[in-house]
Amino acid sequence: MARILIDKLRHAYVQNPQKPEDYALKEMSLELADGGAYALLGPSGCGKTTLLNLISGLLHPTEGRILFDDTDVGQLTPEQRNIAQVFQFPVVYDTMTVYDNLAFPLKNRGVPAGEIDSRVREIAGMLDLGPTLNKRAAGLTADGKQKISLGRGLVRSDVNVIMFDEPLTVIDPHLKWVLRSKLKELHHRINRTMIYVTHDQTEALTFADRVVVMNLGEVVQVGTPVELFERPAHTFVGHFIGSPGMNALPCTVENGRPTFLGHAVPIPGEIRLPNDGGRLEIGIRPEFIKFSGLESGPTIAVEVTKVSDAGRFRIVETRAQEHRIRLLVPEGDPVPSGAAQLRFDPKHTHLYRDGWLVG
Ligand SMILES: Nc1ncnc2c1ncn2[C@@H]1O[C@H](COP(=O)(O)OP(=O)(O)OP(=O)(O)O)[C@@H](O)[C@H]1O
Repeated sequence: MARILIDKLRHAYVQNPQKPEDYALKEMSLELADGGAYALLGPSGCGKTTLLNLISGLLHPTEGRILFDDTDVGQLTPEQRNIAQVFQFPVVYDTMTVYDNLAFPLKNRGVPAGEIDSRVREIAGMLDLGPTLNKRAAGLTADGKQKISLGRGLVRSDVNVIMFDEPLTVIDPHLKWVLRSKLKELHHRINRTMIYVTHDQTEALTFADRVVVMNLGEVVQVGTPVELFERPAHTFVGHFIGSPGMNALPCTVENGRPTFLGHAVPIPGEIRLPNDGGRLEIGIRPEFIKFSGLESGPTIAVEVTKVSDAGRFRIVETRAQEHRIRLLVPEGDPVPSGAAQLRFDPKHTHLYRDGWLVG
């Protein structure tokens, strides 16, 4: 196992990069704790695979260092880095049995037969592959084959890190949620450093203790699922995580208070605003807005424009002049029609400047 330190890493696919846009990965520094469960989450093209390949050694960085514990692995091959990888599509030997597929990485490294047997059976049990151990891999479904790939990634006990690159892509939707929670459980039992790459927020938030959110080649936030939900460091995180995402409302700051359409909107902390302008927005998640009752305090006048059923909640869309504000209303709670007043929970209202959290 290893702690992974990423130090001022940058990567460009072009020769002689000059401008910031030349870099697929902008400068980043990160520390991944030994034994932690991490997800790299972000939209297509944000640089997740580039970062994964730099850690695994398939790519060498244009600038910066990667350390496994105290060893700089920058010039080491993937083999020398001692990493297990699970890819989007199953990598299995069709003519071998499930047992031999799982045993393969261990046999290759000369692990004693008795240890191989117990390890293979343990991992097969965790992935519900026990009944198929003596079958040829060729006879299995795509789901079954991907479980073998996961098993092959998990079976070695000597790896520094296990990396999963969108491992549930080929899995049937009804099995996805089973495997999602299974992987989390496996992390607890196996206790290795794991990195899980995905563009799917549910997969990332279910699996990881800490999620690294990326956008446009940049790390925008590293946090626990709760931190990403309650205190997005950037409006991108607010939009990308959550369903629906965070509301972002243009505002000004007057007398030290964020002000939206002439209404002062309380926020919990101090505002840290430089004096050089910038685009200001109030960020608040739909979960933290309510229709106002008779209680006193500041409210925002809106018009209810749409109500959609989302199971235990309704998503209510409202307008304050030209601005859309969405809120979640629990099933059974009344939703006014036409004109209404909204109340923002001050503990969960934040201020952003040019996208970044400032209060
Ligand atoms: N081999 C390559 N040569 C040139 N540019 C590349 C190469 N691989 C990736 N890129 C570019 O680098 C950027 C980051 O791509 P990367 O594949 O790392 O993103 P990603 O988040 O993994 O996307 P996806 O989820 O679609 O795999 C993109 O702009 C992509 O076009």
